[in-house]
Order: sequence, then C-alpha cells, then structure tokens
Amino acid sequence: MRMPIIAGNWKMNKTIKEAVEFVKSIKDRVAGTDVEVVLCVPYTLLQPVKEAANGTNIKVGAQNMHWEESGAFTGEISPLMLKEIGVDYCVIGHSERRQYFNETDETVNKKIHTALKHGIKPIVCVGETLEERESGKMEEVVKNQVVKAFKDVKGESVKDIVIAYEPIWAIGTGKTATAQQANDAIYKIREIVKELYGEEICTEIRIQYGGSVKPNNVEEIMNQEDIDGALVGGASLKPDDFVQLVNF
Ligand SMILES: O=C(CO)COP(=O)(O)O
Repeated sequence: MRMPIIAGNWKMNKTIKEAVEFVKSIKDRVAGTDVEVVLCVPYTLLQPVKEAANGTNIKVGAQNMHWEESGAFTGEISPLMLKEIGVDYCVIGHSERRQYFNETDETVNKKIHTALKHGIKPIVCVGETLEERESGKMEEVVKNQVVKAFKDVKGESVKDIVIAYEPIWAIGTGKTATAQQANDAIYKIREIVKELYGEEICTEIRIQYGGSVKPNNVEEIMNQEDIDGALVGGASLKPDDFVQLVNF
C-alpha cells in the first residue's frame, strides 16, 4: 500500500511572516490524516517553516539543490546545508528549472545521487510539452527523462524517490490533464520503472501528478489507481485550498 503524498510547491512566493502564518493556520486542519503532507518552500523559508512545523505532521522540502557538498558555486545551496535544517524532501528537475535555469537530465541525475547520499528524498519531475504530446511523443520524452534521471541509482534507493509527472502544458495554465490522461501517463511511468527495477519496486514507488490541481479536481485525480499524490503550485499558496487538497 503506497501512502498518498500531497506536496505544495510554493515556487518563488511568500515572506517568512506569511509562511509562518500559513503553517499556523493549517497545522491542526491537516493533523491526523493518512496522507503525507509536504511543503516545498524557497530557501529563506526552510528554517522558519521547519520550526513552525515542529511537532506537526508537516514535512519540509526544498525546491532545488546543488550536487556538490561545498565549493565555488556562487548562489547555490548544498545538500549539507539542507540537511542541517532537517529538510525531508527536495524537488529535482522541475520543468521551470529545466526551462529557465539550464537543468538537464544529467544534472538531475547528479542531484538525485547526492540527495540520496544525504538522506534527502528527491521528488523528481518529468513531463512533456504540448507540442511533444500533440505529436505523440509523450511516452518517449518521459521515458528518456526517467531513464536518465535514474542512471546508476540502486534499486534499494528507489523507494525513497517520488516521481512527479507534470505535463508542462498543464502547469499554471488552469488546463489540467484529465484524470484519465494523468493516470495513463503515470501507469506508463510505472512500466518504465518496472523495466528498470522489476515488479516489486515498481509497485512500491510513489508517483504524483502535478499541473493545475485544485480543490475541485483533487478527489478525481487521487481516485485514479496509479496516482499516489499531487504536486501543487498555485492552490498550495492558500491555506484553505491546501487543507482541502490534503483532505481530498
Ligand atoms: O508546477 C507545479 C507544481 O510543481 C504545478 O503548478 P500549478 O499547480 O500552479 O499548475
């Protein structure tokens, strides 16, 4: 049985004050659920959110990290720094980072290895553009991303990885993939994991859907057989919406 995981990706939003107020406002309303609750927040918010979430079931994630532990990489944050704060998860390879910040399948792979080494669970994002979907290349694109992301990752580590299928055309557009489209893609991703690691690991790994998930569509998405969670941008910024997402 895979534990559902609802993760908010705040992207580049919220001040410390706003973030702490958010956690105070939701913590009692997301307590006692059977869902893993994660907030992936900007670096400046990691420590205050971690402190505000102390003693609750809310886990904290970063949105990116470097693959080296230290060095001359101006502006970057290392896994050691995240570990010191007690970060549980790190989003790796979000399409916005691939699109605007030169993230490649190779850097995604390096970051996954480093995250695992330091006990930070990667949330690895994959997904196709609208053009790729319309030209029938969704499966090929996503397969290539998964195979390259998991290069040399050992089977025993795969249970600590969450995959997020985020079709780029559905992110921030209000255009959700239908629950069926999302489930079909995630089923295919599970098949790819099966080819790489076998039956047991492919039934264990959790795969989320992301892209315009809202309180009014979360239940249908979460009811799909292969979908284990959601990675949510816009709707994770409002406390009431986020609470509804967790209590789908
Ligand atoms: O990119 C996303 C989560 O990582 C999805 O964003 P939206 O929920 O705003 O479409």
